[in-house]
Amino acid sequence: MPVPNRNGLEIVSIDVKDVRFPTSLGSHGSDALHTDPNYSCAYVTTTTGNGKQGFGLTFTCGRGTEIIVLTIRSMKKFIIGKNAADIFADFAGFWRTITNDSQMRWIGPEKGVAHLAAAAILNSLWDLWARLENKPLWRLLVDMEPEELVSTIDFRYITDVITKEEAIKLLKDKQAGKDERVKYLMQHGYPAYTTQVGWLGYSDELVQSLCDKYLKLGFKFFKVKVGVNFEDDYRRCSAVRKCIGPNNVLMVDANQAWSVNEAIEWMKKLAPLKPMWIEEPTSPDDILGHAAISKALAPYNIGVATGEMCANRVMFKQFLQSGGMQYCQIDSARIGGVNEILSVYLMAEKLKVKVCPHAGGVGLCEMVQHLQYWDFASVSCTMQDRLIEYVDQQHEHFVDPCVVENAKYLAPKQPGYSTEFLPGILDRFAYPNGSEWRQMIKDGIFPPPDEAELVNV
Ligand SMILES: C[C@H](O)[C@@H](O)[C@@H](O)[C@H](O)C(=O)O
Ligand SMILES: [Mg+2]
Repeated sequence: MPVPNRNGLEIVSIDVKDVRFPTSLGSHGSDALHTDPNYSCAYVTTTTGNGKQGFGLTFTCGRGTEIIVLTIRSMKKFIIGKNAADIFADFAGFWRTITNDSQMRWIGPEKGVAHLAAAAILNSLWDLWARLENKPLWRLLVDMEPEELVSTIDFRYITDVITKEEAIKLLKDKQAGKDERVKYLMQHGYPAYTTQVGWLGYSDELVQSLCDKYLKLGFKFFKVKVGVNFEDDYRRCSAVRKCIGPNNVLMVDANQAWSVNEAIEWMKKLAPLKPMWIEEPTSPDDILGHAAISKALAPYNIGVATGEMCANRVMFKQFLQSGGMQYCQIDSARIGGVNEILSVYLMAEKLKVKVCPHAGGVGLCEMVQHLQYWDFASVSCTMQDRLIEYVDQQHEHFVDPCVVENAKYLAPKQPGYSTEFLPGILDRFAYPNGSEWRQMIKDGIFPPPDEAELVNV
């Protein structure tokens, strides 16, 4: 087990900040239901006695981040004083402690704000572990023995689809050729698609110019937001189809806008534009609704993609079992952090559903690349019909930003999970007291925070 020496690894502090970026000013990230997102995060710094640090975050759209921050503060008591080496030696046990405290689980369990808070903490611990091993997270995962990797996962509620023993066997069966796949990743990277061309609040002119831009950058897959007005959708998607031509791929994303029947009717009418998938057509909780939509749209060659707001591994299990998703979109800042996401990859592989991670949001591109690299090296071992989402936002604020060239994510090389902000970012963007926010509030661009939002102060 790559468990570091315990000396100095007692966790002495967990710091958490509400960090927000004013993306709503340019309608970046806007969709049918999230019309004015300010890309934000609850940002956790975990520090050990000998001064080692891990950074983790969970993504939000602005308002409400303060609630996650408070929940993380309430969870500190489960971590402070524990030794990081002990946590890694029984990570699944620790995962259960933090996600299933006998009293706190009432405000989850394993869903919503409580799970977002747990994810930020768990992600910071994985970042710490990878740094202690001096490896990027994907290499830590790839280099673990199957037994070690599987020991980080809580299998409660999923053994009807995959047991610990089956997971170990699955990983063992995929060991052959791993070194070549790692080499391939290092040389070629991993294919990406872009969502940057089609945020719902963008003008037709901007959509057009961004299509041209991303085509020139080598992208072949383009995702466009839909779901408010059919005529607008048809016009925008036709323009994108015209720009990218018949051989590139269009995907559409409704961000939960429709009821089940409405989704089917709307998509039948968009079918002539040949979208490869409809993402989040309806409520993220409606597993059978997604299965019905999948069935109805299969004759049109339109798959259903979902997962960015899926609550936990249990719901993923049912989506995968029921035929409710043809593209499984794990989200690195949701469900219970890396530990639980690993279990979703393993179930998806067992049930032969493709994983195409969600990455629209602060730090998500930085994180998911590690997970998908692991998938290629150790789990599905293929890139066939698999892509990582790419959104060109906030990368400049990270110490180790993702690098996408010629529509490929290049291999992350620095130790950790690529989640550390550059020095100065908190001083500028912590909400509401960072210098940028103070200025924007003073200038009347944003209203002052209310009492509940003062958690950073
Ligand atoms: C509010 C966000 O930008 C979402 O629109 C975004 O995550 C989106 O669903 C996506 O798939 O990238
Ligand atoms: Mg989406």
